[in-house]
Formats: sequence, C-alpha cells, structure tokens
Amino acid sequence: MAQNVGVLTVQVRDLVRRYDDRAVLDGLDLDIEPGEFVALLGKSGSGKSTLLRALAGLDHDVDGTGELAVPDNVSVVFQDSRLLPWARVLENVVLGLNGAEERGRTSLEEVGLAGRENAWPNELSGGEQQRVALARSLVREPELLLADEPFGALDALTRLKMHVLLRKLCAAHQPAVLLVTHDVDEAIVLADRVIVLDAGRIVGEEPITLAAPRSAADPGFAAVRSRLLDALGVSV
Ligand SMILES: Nc1ncnc2c1ncn2[C@@H]1O[C@H](COP(=O)(O)OP(=O)(O)OP(=O)(O)O)[C@@H](O)[C@H]1O
Repeated sequence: MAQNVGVLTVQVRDLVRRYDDRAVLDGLDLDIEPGEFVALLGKSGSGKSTLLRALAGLDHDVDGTGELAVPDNVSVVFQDSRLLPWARVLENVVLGLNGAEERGRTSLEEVGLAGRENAWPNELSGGEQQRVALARSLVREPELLLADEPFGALDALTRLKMHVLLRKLCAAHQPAVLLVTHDVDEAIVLADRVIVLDAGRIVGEEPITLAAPRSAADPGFAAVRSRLLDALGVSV
C-alpha cells in the first residue's frame, strides 16, 4: 500500500521525554501537514515547551525515546525576541545568511518595519521586537515555524495586531506552524487545528473550520471554546 508519510511536515511517534525519571512527554503522537497551523494548549507543566524543544532539536541533553521526523529548515520564535542587542535590526534579521540583505529588507517591510533597518533592538517596543523576530524567522523560508508563546508578553491590543500579522505572513509563506499558547481564543483565531496536551499526552483535538475573520462573538466560536476548556479541565 502507498504510504503518505512523505507528505507530512512533522511526524512524531510514541515520543517520551523524561526529567529525573518522570515522563513529561508520555508516548505522544503528532502529525502536522505542510502549511497546516496547529495551536497547542495545555495547563502549565503539561509538557508544551518540552515538545517544542524536542521538535526544534534543542533537547539533546534530555532523556527519552520515540520517533521524530521534522524538516531541516525549522525556525523558532520565543516569548522574548532574543535579538542580539549589539546588532542593528537588519543585521539581526539576516544573521548567518550570506547576501540576504535585500531579502531581509523585504521581510522587515512585510512585518511593517520598513525604515527601521538601522535601529538598535533596544530602540524598539516589545511588539516591534517580536516583529523583527518574525522577520528573522520567515526570511529563512522555514518549512516549519515553532512558536512558544510569541505574544505572551505583549499587551492585548498589540497581541490582536500580531494575530492579524501572523495570519498574513502564514498565508504568504505557508510554513507549517506549531504555536504554543495559553490563550484559548488566540488558538481558535489563528489555527487550523487546536490540540490539548495534558500530562504529556494529547487529550483533545479540534479542527477549526470557522470562516475568517474569526470572531469570538460567533456562536460557533463559543462552542469550540467550550469544548477546548472542557479538554483543559476548566469548568465555566
Ligand atoms: N530542565 C528541566 N529539568 C527538570 N524538569 C524540567 C525541566 N524542564 C521542564 N521540566 C519539567 O517538565 C514539566 C513540563 O515542562 P514544560 O516547560 O514542557 O511545560 P509547559 O506546558 O510548557 O509549561 P508552561 O505553560 O508553564 O510553560 C514541568 O513539570 C517542568 O517542571
């Protein structure tokens, strides 16, 4: 029988990660298709960052087993922008890429920062720094974008603007995305599919088929939110 394994961007099978003999990921399976946007919800300590670090290849020191297939070209965005303070904005975006200055300028334009190429990171607001972090990720045209609470430190209005920007960037570049978030509404607004992690296992999954632009006022939105909160063990 023909296998369709090759068309998946991410394939995780029976993934186990342990700290001090405690399984933080406990036999986890996950597939992500090319261009698919998956949001990952879960209580604090459920293993979200551990999974993201495993997919990013940032957990060589962690004990574990399982199969993990990810593309070579992966970008990661964290809650803090992790810009180099001694490099100007454009240098940060193209760091390590030869001859990519023009592409870097285009990326900065895409995230709304044309004209700020020569600014220092500390001259930018938190939201602007996260825009630079997104430009730095996307200029590499990743097949997979991993994002760990990228908007967690931003105020509510800036967050909403970043949602619109991220949707636009994903439509243009079409990476597969795994977004870790605590924010159920953010997950529903952005994702094609939301998964819920509990004690290192996936305990809930919701495909999101609501039409764009998605509004929390939509009854369909409220129904999805209620199911996700149930899966998170939150009663409202
Ligand atoms: N380096 C480490 N050493 C020991 N235990 C760790 C380490 N990193 C994570 N853990 C433990 O693994 C569990 C899962 O952590 P993880 O950071 O993946 O959770 P999370 O779901 O991302 O939580 P949060 O939402 O609070 O960021 C937690 O109990 C945490 O204490």
